Amino acid sequence: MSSLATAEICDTNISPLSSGDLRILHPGFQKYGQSQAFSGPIATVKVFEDNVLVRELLETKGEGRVLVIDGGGSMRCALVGGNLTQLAQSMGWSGIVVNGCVRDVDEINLCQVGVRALGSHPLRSNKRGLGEKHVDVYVGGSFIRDGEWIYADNDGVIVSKFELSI
Ligand SMILES: O=C([O-])CC(=O)C(=O)O
Repeated sequence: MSSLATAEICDTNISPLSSGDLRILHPGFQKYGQSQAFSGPIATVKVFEDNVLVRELLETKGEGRVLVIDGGGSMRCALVGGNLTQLAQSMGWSGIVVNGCVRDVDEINLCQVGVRALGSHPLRSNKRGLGEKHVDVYVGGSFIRDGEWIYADNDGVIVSKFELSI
């Protein structure tokens, strides 16, 4: 799916950038998956080294949404792998942004879903089911709210309070 270019968004939205209605995530996310650019309404989930809630959300209809996972930046295991990315694709999610790690990178890279994460880690996460869905999260130096919009491309990742149009 084509998406508004993040540089264009920045050039044409100076005042929402200063008001905080638009937030640019800090650079440093690695890019995985076939989709270089993706956007959509956000679903949030906050977990720590446990991906049961991530799976629960990805088992629901994505309808073009992007799952933003605040994994607390943990570099000790992966919250998303090839199976969950396949699931996301088949359920119609457009992207997954992880404040944490992924694994099965070669499998993820075959999927159409756009994936951003801090890095890769071979260890799977715990399966206790701890965490919270649809809560405010803090990812890439910005607060992100369930239902806000996200725009990601090769230049960066932007979160907007409202859907943006050209
Ligand atoms: O199931 C997990 O914990 C993550 C994973 O490896 C996958 O999505 O394939």
